[in-house]
Amino acid sequence: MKRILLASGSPRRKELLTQMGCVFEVCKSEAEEVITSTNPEEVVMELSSQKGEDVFSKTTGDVCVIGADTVVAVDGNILGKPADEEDAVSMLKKLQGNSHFVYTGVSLFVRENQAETKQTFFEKTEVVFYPMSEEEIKTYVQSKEPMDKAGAYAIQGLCAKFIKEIRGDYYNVVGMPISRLYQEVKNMGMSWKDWENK
Ligand SMILES: Cc1cn([C@H]2C[C@H](O)[C@@H](COP(=O)(O)OP(=O)(O)OP(=O)(O)O)O2)c(=O)[nH]c1=O
Repeated sequence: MKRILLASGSPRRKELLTQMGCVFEVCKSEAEEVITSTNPEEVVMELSSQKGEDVFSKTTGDVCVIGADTVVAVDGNILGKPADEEDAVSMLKKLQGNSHFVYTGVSLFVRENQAETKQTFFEKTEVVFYPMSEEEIKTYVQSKEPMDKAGAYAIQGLCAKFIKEIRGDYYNVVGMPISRLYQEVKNMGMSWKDWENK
C-alpha cells in the first residue's frame, strides 16, 4: 500500500489533510524556491512542484508526495510571507478597499510499481476585507499571526473578524484545497481507501 508524504512544514496543511481522513507522514522540503513567472497560478504550481519533486527524489518504492504553495495576488502584486512587521503592514494596506485572490498550487508525485506520474493544479479563491484602520492593522501585526502567512493574514485566525466576503474554497485560503485534492486523486485513478487506511 502506498505511503503518502506531505512535503510541507505548514501546520495548517497537516491539519487539513488530517481533517480529510488522510493518513500521511510529514517530510518538509528543503528545495530552493525558484520563480520564473509573474502569473500567480504559474508561481504556485512551480513552487508546489519544486517542493514535491525535492521530497519525491529522495524516496524509493510506492509513494505519493504532495507539495503545495500559497500566495496572495492583488493589483498585479504577488504577496508571499512578509519579511518583517513593516512588510506585513504594507501587505495588509494593499488588501484594503479591493478584493484579492488567494492561489494554492498542489503537485502530486506518484510512483506505483516503478511507474511514475505527476499532476499539478491550482485553486483560486476571492476574498474581500472590511476596511481596517491603521490602528487595527498595527494591533493585528503585533499579534504576530501574519508573520508566517501569505499576504500577512490568517482567515482562520484573528483576521476572521475582518473578512467580508469569500468566493471559492475556504480551505484553499488556509493552504490546501481539500475537496479539489480529493477529486484529483480520484481522477488519477488512485483509490481513496489507500489514502485513509495503511
Ligand atoms: C492567506 C492565508 C495563508 N495561510 C498560510 C498557508 C501557508 O502555510 C502559508 C503560505 O506559505 P507557503 O510558502 O505556501 O507554505 P509554508 O512555508 O507555510 O510551508 P511549506 O513551504 O513547508 O509547504 O500561509 C494561512 O494559514 N491562512 C491564510 O488565510
